[in-house]
Amino acid sequence: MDGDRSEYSDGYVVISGNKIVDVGAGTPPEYPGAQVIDGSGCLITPGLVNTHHHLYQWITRGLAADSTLFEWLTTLYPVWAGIDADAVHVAATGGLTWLAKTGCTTTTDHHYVVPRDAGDVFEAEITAAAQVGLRFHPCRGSMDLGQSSGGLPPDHVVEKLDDILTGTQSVIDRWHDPNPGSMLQIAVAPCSPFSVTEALLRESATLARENGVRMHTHLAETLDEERFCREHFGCTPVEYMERVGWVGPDVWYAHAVHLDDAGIETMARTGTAAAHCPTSNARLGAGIARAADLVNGGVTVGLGVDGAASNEACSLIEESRHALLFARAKGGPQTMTVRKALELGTIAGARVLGREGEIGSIEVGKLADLAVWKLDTVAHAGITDPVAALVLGSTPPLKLLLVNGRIVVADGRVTTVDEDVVASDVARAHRDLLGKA
Ligand SMILES: Nc1nc2[nH]c(O)nc2c(=O)[nH]1
Repeated sequence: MDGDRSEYSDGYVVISGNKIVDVGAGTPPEYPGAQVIDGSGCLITPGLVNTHHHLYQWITRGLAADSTLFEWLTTLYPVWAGIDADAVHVAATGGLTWLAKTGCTTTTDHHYVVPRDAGDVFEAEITAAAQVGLRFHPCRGSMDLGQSSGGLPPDHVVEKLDDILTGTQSVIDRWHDPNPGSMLQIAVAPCSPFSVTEALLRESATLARENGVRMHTHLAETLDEERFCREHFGCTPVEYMERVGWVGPDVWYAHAVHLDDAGIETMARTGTAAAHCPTSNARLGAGIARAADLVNGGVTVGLGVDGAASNEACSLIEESRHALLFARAKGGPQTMTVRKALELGTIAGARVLGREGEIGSIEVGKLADLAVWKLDTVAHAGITDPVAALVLGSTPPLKLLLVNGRIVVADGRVTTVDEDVVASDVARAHRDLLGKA
C-alpha cells in the first residue's frame, strides 16, 4: 500500500520498537540479536483500519433480525437504554477481540447512547481498547432529538445539548492524544439527522474545530432518512450537512448509501470522506452504496464493519470482500479490483482518520501495525495470487497481528485477553441487559 503499491512475493519487514525500519525483497540483511518470525506460506499486509463501529452493540447481536433501520432502532433503543460502564467494557472487549482476530489494528467506535447514571462509558471502552491493544479512535456520539420533538429515539435515551457539549469537551481534554504514534484520538459524533438537532450539529462542529479533532456522523443510510430530511429540512442529507457546516477534510460520514451525483460532487469538492459499510447495509436492507462512483469521483472511501447489532460478523476483511462483490454486482467485474478492495480497508481507512502518514501501508518510518495471514491451509492453498486469496476467499487465520510493534494475535489466538473469559462475559452481559429491558 505504499505509493507504488509495491508487492514482494518473497521478502521481509524489519521492526524496531513501534516502527518499521526496513522493508524489501528477498533475504533480509543481518540484524544481530533480532527475533525472527518466519512467515512462509503467509501474506503480510498493513493492519486493517475500521472507520465505523458501535462496540456496545456486541452484547445486543441477533435482535430485530428482519427489520429496516428505523424498525430495528426503535426496537433496540429501549434495550440500549439499559447499558452502563460495565456492560460497555464487556461489549467493547468482545468487539475489539474479534476485530484483532480478523486482522484489524486500528478501529473507531461511534458511541452515541450515554444514559445518565451509567458511569463513564467512554473510560470503559478506552480501557478495553488498551487491554486488547488496538489503536483506538473513539467518537463521542450523542442524540438530543427525542420523539416528543420529532426525532426517532424515545426521550429517555437522549441527552441535553449542554450536557453533550460539556461531556464531549471533557472526553477530548482527558483522552485525545494528537502526538505522532498516538494510540488514542477522539472524534466528535452527533448520531444522525433524525436523532440530533440542528443546534447540536452546528455547535459540535464548532467545538470539534476549536479542538482540532475530527467529525463523524451517520448519513444517507436509508430512504427513510432521505424522506425525513426532505420533510424536515427541505433538502437531501448531504445538502443539510453542508448547510450546517458538516463538510470538509475533517469530516467522514458512515454509510453514504443514498447519494445523488450532486452529493458525491459535494463530498469530493469539500474533501469529506465516507465509511462504507456494505454488510450492515445489506443486513438492514438499506441499499448498496455507490462505492465505485465515490472512489472514481475523488472521495476517500474507507470501510466500516458498523455496529455488531447490524453486522453480527464484524470482520473488516469481510467488508473488503463485500465491498468488491456489491460493487461488481452493480457495475460488472471490472468495477473494483481485489487490490482496490484491500486498499479501502488499509491506506484509504488511514486517510479517512487523518493517519495516512503513520499507518495503512508497510513503509519505513511507519508504525508497526501489521497482519500476517496464513494462506497455506486448505481454505486458500492453491490460489496463486495471495491478494485474491485474502479478499475473495474465506477469512484466513492470522499467524500474527502486531499493533504498535506489540504482538496482539499469535497463531490465531489473541494474546492480550483470555478469549474464553471474554466470550462468557459477553453472554452474561447480553442476558443481563435483555433481562432489564
Ligand atoms: N447502522 C446504523 N445506523 C444508525 N443510525 C443511527 O441513528 N444509529 C445507527 C446504528 O446504530 N446503526
